[in-house]
Amino acid sequence: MKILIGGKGRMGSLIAQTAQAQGHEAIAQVDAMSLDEIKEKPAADVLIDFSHRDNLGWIIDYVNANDCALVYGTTGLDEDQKQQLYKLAEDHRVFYSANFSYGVAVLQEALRMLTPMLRDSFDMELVEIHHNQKADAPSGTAKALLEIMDPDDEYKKVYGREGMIGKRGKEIGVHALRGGTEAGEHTVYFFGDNESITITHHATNRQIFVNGALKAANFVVDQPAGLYDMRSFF
Ligand SMILES: NC(=O)C1=CN([C@@H]2O[C@H](COP(=O)(O)OP(=O)(O)OC[C@H]3O[C@@H](n4cnc5c(N)ncnc54)[C@H](OP(=O)(O)O)[C@@H]3O)[C@@H](O)[C@H]2O)C=CC1
Ligand SMILES: O=C(O)C1=N[C@H](C(=O)O)C[C@H](O)C1
Repeated sequence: MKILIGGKGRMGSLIAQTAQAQGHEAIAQVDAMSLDEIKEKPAADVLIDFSHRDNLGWIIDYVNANDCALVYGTTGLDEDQKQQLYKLAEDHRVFYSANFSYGVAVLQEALRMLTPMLRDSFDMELVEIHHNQKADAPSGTAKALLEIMDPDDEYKKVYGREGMIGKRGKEIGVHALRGGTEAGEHTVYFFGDNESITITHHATNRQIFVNGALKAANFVVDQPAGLYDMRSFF
């Protein structure tokens, strides 16, 4: 495949390296400042973006102009930007996930099953841990997990606690820890009376996200237009 890579950071660089090792052609690795680099290049089969939400505009323009597939992993999008991606998927192939690890996809399925049985009688809390360079909080994965835990937005989201906070209400506590080189850990707690259930996914290396993104690219280039996510691999 001819792959255009959005982002020159940790993820973009590892994708370029892994794509080449897998025999793909990384036609360029670009961001908003280096868009001129792709003017002379052949059209990509797929654009894989792990960069920053401010790049979404040119990404949508590129997909529309070249009718290429899009694998989108950047987090921190606002609601309007998410709607732009969904609209793009009406006419193009878009694979969008806040987390490309298979384990997190399985965790999400587990939560779809567990949460309806637990949320009325257990208190729910969510903790995510990431490296000290991460730009957004809470993580995109944490937001995706929250949507599964509370699909109708019935619970107040409490981002950290301090002071005389009083008794716990109908809420989900969300806590973002930042430090070191942590690749990504997400833990969901269900606290009941004299019992609790804890589920953790721990990424020990960001290569899992890169492998997942390239698997998604191989998959989505052969699909019709539409919105795809990690459930495609179950
Ligand atoms: N879905 C998933 O599985 C995963 C998603 N991610 C997400 O991927 C994204 C990138 O992560 P990572 O590679 O670690 O981040 P890095 O900070 O290493 O790289 C970010 C890239 O985006 C560029 N960038 C930063 N700010 C802007 C801006 N305002 N406008 C345009 N470009 C900008 C940076 O350029 P410059 O250096 O010049 O600022 C850099 O090329 C994040 O959103 C992260 O959450 C990460 C891992 C897995
Ligand atoms: O920025 C990261 O590193 C990660 N970002 C994603 C997120 O925000 O959920 C996925 C993963 O946890 C690593």
